Amino acid sequence: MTLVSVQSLAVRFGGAEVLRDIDLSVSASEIVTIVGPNGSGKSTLLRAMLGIQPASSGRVMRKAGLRIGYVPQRLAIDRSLPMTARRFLSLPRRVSDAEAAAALDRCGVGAVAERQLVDLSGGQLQRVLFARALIGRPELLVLDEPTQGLDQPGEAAFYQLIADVRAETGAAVLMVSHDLHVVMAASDRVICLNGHVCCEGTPQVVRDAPEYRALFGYGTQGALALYRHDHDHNHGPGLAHHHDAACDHDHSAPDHAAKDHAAKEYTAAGHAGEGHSGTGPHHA
Ligand SMILES: Nc1ncnc2c1ncn2[C@@H]1O[C@H](COP(=O)(O)OP(=O)(O)OP(=O)(O)O)[C@@H](O)[C@H]1O
Repeated sequence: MTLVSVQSLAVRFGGAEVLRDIDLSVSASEIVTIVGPNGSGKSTLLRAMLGIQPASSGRVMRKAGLRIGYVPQRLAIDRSLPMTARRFLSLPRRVSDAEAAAALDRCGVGAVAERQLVDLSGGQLQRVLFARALIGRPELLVLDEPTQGLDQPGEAAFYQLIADVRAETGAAVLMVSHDLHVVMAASDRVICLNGHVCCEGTPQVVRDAPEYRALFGYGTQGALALYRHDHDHNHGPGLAHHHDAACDHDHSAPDHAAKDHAAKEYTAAGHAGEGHSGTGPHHA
């Protein structure tokens, strides 16, 4: 069952077209991850799919009555305002103590309920944000860089939490991530965005494809090589490819690298099926 989809979506800010020709849908229970360079429109696409950002053209469709949990890239409130984690969970809608405790416990942060948001570590705050998104039993979780600020073991644990919640609740997950080494392990489908959908496919097929090996393949270039594809290649089955002519960019340029991850390089071992044990990737 399709939960949310867009057809021929375009978004403009003033004269600047940030998104164009986007066709995308998310079905029940699937984990779809959007990757792409800074400024490629990832957050804008999420916001358009949520109905927060108006489309300039095209259609956005959501299942009637769809329950959505959203973790935005940036908090809309000032984190330094005095507010406990528990109280934050009651914004904007009051939730019962039992509901709040269950969500915090599920995310491994039950102990911080009465702590001030400002006193939480980055990892604790991300878990509190995720707990808030779980309130109301969402059918779709929309997560904009949910592991920002986390170290590598923290990232891996967070993705495990997302996968566990999906398994328990059946919620679909649509997320933006720069953590490419775990994206490949934790996603059903990966969408590469750069104003338009450059390519997409299942990570299993992508991982085994010669094209993937060439992109992620060998040596220290690792995951960042994803951003280097100039799209002069043919993708294997399961990896769709769009708009070749418009996608001759070189994502390896410094301004294309993720802001918090620009210096990261990953060895091939981090991608070759060992999962995300933390032994593969290293920081340059
Ligand atoms: N409200 C806005 N008004 C004008 N321009 C905007 C607005 N929101 C986003 N943009 C522009 O749209 C482009 C895409 O921004 P967006 O935040 O969607 O990219 P992103 O891929 O999520 O980037 P990042 O990886 O840095 O978070 C950027 O050039 C940004 O400056």
